Amino acid sequence: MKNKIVNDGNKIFNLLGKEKWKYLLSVIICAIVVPAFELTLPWVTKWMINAVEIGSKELLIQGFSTMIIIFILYSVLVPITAYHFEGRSHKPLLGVRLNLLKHIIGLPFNFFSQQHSGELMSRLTGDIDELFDFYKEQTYDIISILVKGIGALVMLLMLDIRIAIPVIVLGILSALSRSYMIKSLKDNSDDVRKLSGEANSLVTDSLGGIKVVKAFKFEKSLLKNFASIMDKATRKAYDRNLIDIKRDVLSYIISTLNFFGVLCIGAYMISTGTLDVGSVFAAIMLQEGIIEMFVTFGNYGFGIKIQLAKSARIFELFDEMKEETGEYEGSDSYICNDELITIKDGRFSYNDREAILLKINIRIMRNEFVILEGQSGAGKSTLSKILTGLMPLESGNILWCGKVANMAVLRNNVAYVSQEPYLFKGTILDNLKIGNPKATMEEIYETTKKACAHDFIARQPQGYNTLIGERGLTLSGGQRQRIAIARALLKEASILLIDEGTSAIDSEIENILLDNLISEVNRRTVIFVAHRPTIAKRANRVISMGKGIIKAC
Ligand SMILES: Nc1ncnc2c1ncn2[C@@H]1O[C@H](COP(=O)(O)OP(=O)(O)OP(=O)(O)O)[C@@H](O)[C@H]1O
Repeated sequence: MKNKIVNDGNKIFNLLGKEKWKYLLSVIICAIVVPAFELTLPWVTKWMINAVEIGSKELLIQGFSTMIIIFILYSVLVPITAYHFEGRSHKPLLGVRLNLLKHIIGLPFNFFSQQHSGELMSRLTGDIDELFDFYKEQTYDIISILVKGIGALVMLLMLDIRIAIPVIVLGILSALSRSYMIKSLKDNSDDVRKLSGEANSLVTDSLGGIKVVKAFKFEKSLLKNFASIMDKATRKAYDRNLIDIKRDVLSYIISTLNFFGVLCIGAYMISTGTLDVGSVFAAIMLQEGIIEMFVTFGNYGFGIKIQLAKSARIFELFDEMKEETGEYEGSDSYICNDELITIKDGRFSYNDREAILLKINIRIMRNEFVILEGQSGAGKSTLSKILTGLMPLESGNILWCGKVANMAVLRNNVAYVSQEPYLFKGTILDNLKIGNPKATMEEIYETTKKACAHDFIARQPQGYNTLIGERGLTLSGGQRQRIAIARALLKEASILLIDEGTSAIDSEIENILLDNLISEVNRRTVIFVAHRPTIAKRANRVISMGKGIIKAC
């Protein structure tokens, strides 16, 4: 268990990457400077009180001057170290968030069909913010309070061991009182995190599906669900407060006992002449730091488990295996005759479920217009994603120009238009340039004309520079599909694969678009997933699928 805590603690700091040592150095310096100044105060207090007691003006002036020097140094050094530390602790957070997003984007395509985007958002934002608290506050607190506590303990032992012993005993009791109920705190914070993930998922669902929500008058039911999650979260917060209050009351009793204990022992020792007044004052000031150290130990020493549990959700994502796409060595490493893609005995199933593709054997030739047809659920989109290199085959081989192809090779050579094309928030031009960032405006106009998109784009308020909102929601479904086709055409890949990408386009425009795509066949192969027999009639070849197998080719 101890090893696990050390390993997980290491993992948290390793998330900082190259910034780790710079961050740790700045936190250590800052956490030493502040308590070091605070520790000088009991010592100067003792000095000045004793000076008054023995009536030494000279000692009093020396004590006073030391106090002023400490004050000036404190006022200058503490803000400088704090400023430096603040800056250092913000930078790594950005790095952690960026690395996590980079990792998430690199995960296999299938991972996203099993995860809710709201849940992922909650990890990228809420969980990382909590991690930031750990970097920024808890690490600093632990180090500074330990420095102050150990320093105070050494000073108190040097002052008088008889006062130090009860302080240590009460301190240990205080630490135990803080760590008491740590299990219920951990369970509570696990529950709160789960609820926050659920709430996030519900909000992203409600906003993403706002049309359905409104059309089906689903608002009430959604709000009821949301209120129920929030209600549970509020009750958990209330439970948490109750646990905190109990722990605080226990700590308060112990701190008060400690204060009065030191005062009584000190007063007794002054009365018996075994300790001077200054030392008793210093002991009263020092005991606070010692108790604080034990309390912190109780909070963080044991409470670190809570932090590790919070970070576990981030590590879970980092532990997800990235997809192995392999490398694309460039077109020169392939000698391509007519056969572009070949699948031999391809089999595929989603997450160990029943196989969707059973024993697929197909060949996709150069310069042909192929229709991929089949009943709904036959596996056309699944096969399209495999041909595009979004998912690997479970078994069998996929070849590009006769050579076994990895996913990177397919992604480079196939341009894909999905069933529900996704457009990004930004302008129409931004979205088109995803296909080819270097495309000139002439090339873009030529391509959008082929995709029957130029005319409606030109009619937009700012033409190609019109903002289209989140997911392109300011455009019609058919317009979005045409932009997606133009984006894929701009990629200049050897194969253009359109998975029912014209379903929202009226038949008149669809016919013109098909004519244009058929004339593209001189430059590239077009694979068109379609249900309509009118489209199939125009193809060079029809690949017919049924229940995971190729029925006719
Ligand atoms: N991410 C997924 N996880 C699990 N099963 C899936 C997933 N995506 C699709 N399926 C299943 O795979 C089967 C084939 O789906 P696919 O979308 O490939 O069919 P399709 O032929 O394109 O259908 P349609 O014509 O309706 O679009 C279906 O039974 C579907 O339920």
